[in-house]
Amino acid sequence: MLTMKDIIREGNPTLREVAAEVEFPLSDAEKKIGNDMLEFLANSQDPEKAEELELRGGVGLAAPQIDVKKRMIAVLVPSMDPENPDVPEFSGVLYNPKIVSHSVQDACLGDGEGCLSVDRDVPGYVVRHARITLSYQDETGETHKVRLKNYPAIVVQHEIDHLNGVMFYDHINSKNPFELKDGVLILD
Ligand SMILES: CC(C)(C)[C@H](NC(=O)Nc1cc(F)cc(F)c1)C(=O)N(CC(=O)NO)CC1CCCC1
Ligand SMILES: [Zn+2]
Repeated sequence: MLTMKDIIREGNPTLREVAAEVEFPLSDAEKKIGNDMLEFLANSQDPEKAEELELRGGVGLAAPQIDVKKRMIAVLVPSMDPENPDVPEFSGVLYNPKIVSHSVQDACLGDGEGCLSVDRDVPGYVVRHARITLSYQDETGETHKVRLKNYPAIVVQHEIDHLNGVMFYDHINSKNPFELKDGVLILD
């Protein structure tokens, strides 16, 4: 079971490398890594387990963050709908994820971003695509194509960045971290 000690932190060169495509059929090890990453997120969002295992509440994790240089990510975006609190907004282990198209409009989180691999606050708007069309393979190798917007779209873009050695603060305007062009959607 993964815990925070398995997550590499900034300074580790792996976070700045480009991860390799995953070949199908997956090895049992690759399937286990994917399941372990999703389990980590679920544990991190369970108050008891998060406290017991000292986990930061995570919504996404990319394999390079556990020092595995493969193009696989796990996402677990909790429901924002109090009517259906137990149905995640977007959840799964995505292999070879790829943004195949995106909106002209950009978006950012009003509170900026953090990262499980970054143990410090880096203030500033992280401008991303507001909506994306995402292609990925599931663990059987079947290709899926989904359109995402709002928070799930931000999470997936943050995780795909990790597969390309990009950190969230690379997107922050160093001269004026809170500068925004017209038309950028601020998500709260
Ligand atoms: C860095 C950290 C603050 C831990 C961030 N967590 C987060 O946003 N918490 C959260 C949000 C919820 F809506 C429900 C919940 F249960 C917990 C996170 O997991 N990530 C993922 C990461 O570091 N991946 O590499 C950072 C986010 C910043 C924008 C998208 C992902
Ligand atoms: Zn991150």
